[in-house]
Amino acid sequence: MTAKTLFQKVWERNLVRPETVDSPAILHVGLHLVHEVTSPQAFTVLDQRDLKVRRPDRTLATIDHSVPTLPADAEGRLPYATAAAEKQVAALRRNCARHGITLLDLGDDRRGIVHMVGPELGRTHPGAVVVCGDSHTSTHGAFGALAFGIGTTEVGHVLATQCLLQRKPRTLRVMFEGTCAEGVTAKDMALTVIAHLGMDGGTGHVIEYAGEAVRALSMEGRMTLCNLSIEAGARAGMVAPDETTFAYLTGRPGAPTDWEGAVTAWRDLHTDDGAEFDKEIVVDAAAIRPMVTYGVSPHEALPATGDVPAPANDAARTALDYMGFQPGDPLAARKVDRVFVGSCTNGRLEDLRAAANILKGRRIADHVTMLVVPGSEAVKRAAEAEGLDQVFMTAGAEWREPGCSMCIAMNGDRGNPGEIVVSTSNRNFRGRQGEGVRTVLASPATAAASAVKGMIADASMLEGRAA
Ligand SMILES: CC(C)[C@H](C(=O)O)[C@@H](O)C(=O)O
Ligand code: SF4
Repeated sequence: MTAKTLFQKVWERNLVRPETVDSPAILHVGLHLVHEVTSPQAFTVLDQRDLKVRRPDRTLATIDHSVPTLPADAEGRLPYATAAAEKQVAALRRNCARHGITLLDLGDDRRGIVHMVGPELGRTHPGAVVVCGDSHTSTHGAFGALAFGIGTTEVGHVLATQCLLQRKPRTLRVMFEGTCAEGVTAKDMALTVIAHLGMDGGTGHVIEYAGEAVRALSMEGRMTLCNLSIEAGARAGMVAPDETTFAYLTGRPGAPTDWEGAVTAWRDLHTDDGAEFDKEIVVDAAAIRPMVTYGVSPHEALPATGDVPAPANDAARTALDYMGFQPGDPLAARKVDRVFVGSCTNGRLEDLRAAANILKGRRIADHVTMLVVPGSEAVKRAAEAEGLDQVFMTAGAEWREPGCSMCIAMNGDRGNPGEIVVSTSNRNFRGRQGEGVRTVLASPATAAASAVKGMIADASMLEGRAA
């Protein structure tokens, strides 16, 4: 028997028709996630062609990008940022109702960011193909699923056929050797890999993350790691399922009914000894430090203790200009205006705990505004049950309703021009968090430490807590 990679096994499990010179492979889609931003045109095309949704039971919709994180007013009206945002939400409601698709609507205690709800509900399964009209669908690869972000045209195809046309990607293994130091998180692992690969080092590849440091991660950490795969240009990221995966999924409403049978099959989903990858990199886990970005692409990342490097090209030079950095500037000397903890990268319970752990017994600097936005209703409830909301508010941060919020600023949560925003999200593109905003990506602990210090700082740079 030939040795196979995890990717090959999952690919073959879901293959309806292999690719030929003339046409891509056809894959069966196990779960199709839908949100309000990329679905309206797809439903319109469906309607124009008088097509039905092939598998409403394998389609799950939520509202996340456009939703305000402030509560409704006395009349129950939500403070939508734009009329277009409100219209998108209304369109998704109509489309889901008409096609019999489950929508996690506002007021539904299962609602959340699209990449949070699949796992939380146990709908993201090892070995399945998961798609969504959203680039960070790679998050679901944490379960050993093959999870692709797709375009709106493809959203239409999947709605109509439950299949996806796909050219077979190449494979890249990122092998973490050894274990991470205390205080180093999955976000730091991911930023280290992206800095190493560059913004297109993963292009055309599916990344498998492996090694002791990956095995040691919780599902939440694995989701953070896979979430960021796309920022190195990769098609997807994956982690082989193991006991951590099965323990996470067990008992969740969407877990397979034949649980034992499913787990037995899932145990084969790992890369066989001797299987070959198209490309492989090895990362020394012990050498990873808490990371921050200094440019306008996630690969422009360094340890928070580092100095801004000399730009290697024009793009890097204009990035530094935009960020207001000079080569040689210590990153930790930079004043911070705003901090955002949340998003599908770092808006899970473990992330909020990490931020709260830093903030407990401390206050954020007077000149800093801090927004904490749970990634889902479930995370919000769990965090409140532990009193994390109180920790945040006592420290001077705002505690909001779940959604994408300042990760993409489509709902009106944004920074002001010129501000430095330390953010636990995944993209530091120009203007993503508001016009002229300068985004610095970091882990929740580093974001919280920066809020306290009022400057870019990792947790090791903080002095002792107030009593
Ligand atoms: C709005 C959506 C299409 C977009 C994506 O595809 O990723 C968003 O989620 C993002 O993070 O930039
Ligand atoms: S939280 Fe950010 S990255 Fe995630 S789906 Fe929303 S906008 Fe995209």
